[in-house]
Amino acid sequence: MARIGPNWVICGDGAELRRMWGVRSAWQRAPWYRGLRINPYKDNAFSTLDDQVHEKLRAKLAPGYGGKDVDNLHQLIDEQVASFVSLIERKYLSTKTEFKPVDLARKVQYFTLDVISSLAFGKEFGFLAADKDMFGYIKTTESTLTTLLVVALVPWLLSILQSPRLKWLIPDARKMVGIGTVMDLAEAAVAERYGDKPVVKRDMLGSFVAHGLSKEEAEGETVVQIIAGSDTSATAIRSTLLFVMTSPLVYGRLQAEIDAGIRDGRISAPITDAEARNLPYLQAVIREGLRMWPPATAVLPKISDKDQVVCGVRIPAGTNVAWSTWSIMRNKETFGDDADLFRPERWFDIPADRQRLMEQTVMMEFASGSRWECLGKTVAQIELNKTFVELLRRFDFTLLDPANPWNSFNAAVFIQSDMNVVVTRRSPQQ
Ligand code: HEM
Repeated sequence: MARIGPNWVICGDGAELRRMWGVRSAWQRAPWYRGLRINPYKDNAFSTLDDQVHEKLRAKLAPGYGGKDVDNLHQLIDEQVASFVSLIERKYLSTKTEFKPVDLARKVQYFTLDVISSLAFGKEFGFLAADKDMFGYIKTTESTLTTLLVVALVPWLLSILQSPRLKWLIPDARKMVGIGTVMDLAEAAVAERYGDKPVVKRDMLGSFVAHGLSKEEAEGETVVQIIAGSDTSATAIRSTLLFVMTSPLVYGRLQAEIDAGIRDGRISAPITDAEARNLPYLQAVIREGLRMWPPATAVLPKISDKDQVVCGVRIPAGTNVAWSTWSIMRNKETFGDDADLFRPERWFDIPADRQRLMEQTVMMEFASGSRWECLGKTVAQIELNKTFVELLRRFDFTLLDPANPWNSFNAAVFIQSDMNVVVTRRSPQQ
């Protein structure tokens, strides 16, 4: 536990945090979350502080996010994985005679943006097909992210900016290139689902509508989905690939598991989510990737209106208690002395209670087991389960400059680029 500012402490104890985040604890979301409003005058799932309001909202959103009400969740993700593979085949396959390095960080982001837009709107944005930052979305979000976070940390600034009387002071998100376009698309997609002759579909938005989300709420949540679900999953894919590329033993074992699965008929084309869940080494690689480079590092502060004791320290009422993702994911007591090493093997041949503790700890990345568990966890897991197999069964990846593998900037989620990679074709049974 460390004090990091007036009225702020940060906690690196996973067990204490799980207790605080638990369903019946006295801790609540701190006002910091208010900064995550996209519409400054209307809350979304992320920015709702009140537990009861939040619970009701989650009940309307969960069936859609979980895929229960959605006919084609897996198929839509498969289509985008195929589109990602096709982009590499079309433009970025290097051969003995052609050298075509690719910034994989960007292309992975195109992929996750197309996945999430196709789930949210029923039609992908088209980043992969166009192979460019559509409507400057990435540029705009990257340049506004740090401002958003600074504002979230300063409650008085936040309340000024979110006061309806001072509306004229704030830049209108709608007018920002990129985010404005996404908001327009969200509005158009939502508009046809309401009104006199509503279009009824069994997709995520259709599920939100069926469970009673108002039109205004649906517009907000659809935009939240794009923002919450693209950078996070993109970082999980990039960083895991980076660790795999720089760990030859792991790379070889993962490819061998994939090749054996294809040979024995345990992996279809494309791989199904259920098949991927039965590949133990892949699952260990995914957990280890999430652990070594947590994709969401926001402080996620909780607050209590009574004095509390955390890690044996008295915490006065109203203190923000943040979580230290990095120290929890690299904790040596939980993960062993080599916790700083990317080693999927740590997940095998361990006692059941150690396995459970490690699992619980890594899943804190999705705030699992809490009132605030990530609603997109299922979608993220399907993306991870499919992407690595579909890429590694076809291609070999070599970092162009292992001494400078990428540009990575932590802004609660990561802004990453210049992950230059040479991709070559491999035959499945190498
Ligand atoms: C590896 C990928 C992801 C990670 C690590 C991640 C992490 C998180 C975390 C830590 C939270 C809880 C924040 C809090 O309230 O304290 C959260 C919430 C949320 N996530 Fe994710 N997320 C990921 C992918 C996604 C995807 C793909 C989607 C959309 C399909 C998504 C949608 C959401 C939503 C809507 C919430 C708000 C839940 C609520 O307040 O009830 N996330 N995520």
